[in-house]
Amino acid sequence: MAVEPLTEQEIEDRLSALPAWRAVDDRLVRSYRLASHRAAAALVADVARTQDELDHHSELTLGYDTVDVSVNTHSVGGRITALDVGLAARIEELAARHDAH
Ligand SMILES: C[C@H](O)[C@H](O)[C@H]1CNC2=NC(N)=NC(=O)C2=N1
Repeated sequence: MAVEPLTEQEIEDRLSALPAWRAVDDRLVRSYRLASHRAAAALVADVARTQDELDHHSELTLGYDTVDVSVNTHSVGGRITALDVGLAARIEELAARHDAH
């Protein structure tokens, strides 16, 4: 079945399992802080590998000790879908391993 945009209620329900993620302007967003620039860059590299495996890609902004993540689904015109929630959950697991908060 083709992926479809989630309703506002569905997004709210699914984000209860991802409390640090927010839905802002049709995107799921989350910022992480790490111990150093290299630690932040290492998280970006791991997220990039996972995104290629999933064939679903967020926008990643590397700061000094921060990584900002923002994702929606291009193929439905830039709306939030289950693919975005799934990617967010995977990134959350990776970030925990990198001691990102
Ligand atoms: C052809 C390939 O499957 C598509 O371009 C994928 C790749 N990554 C993607 N990432 C995101 N965020 N949205 C998409 O619709 C998307 N589509």
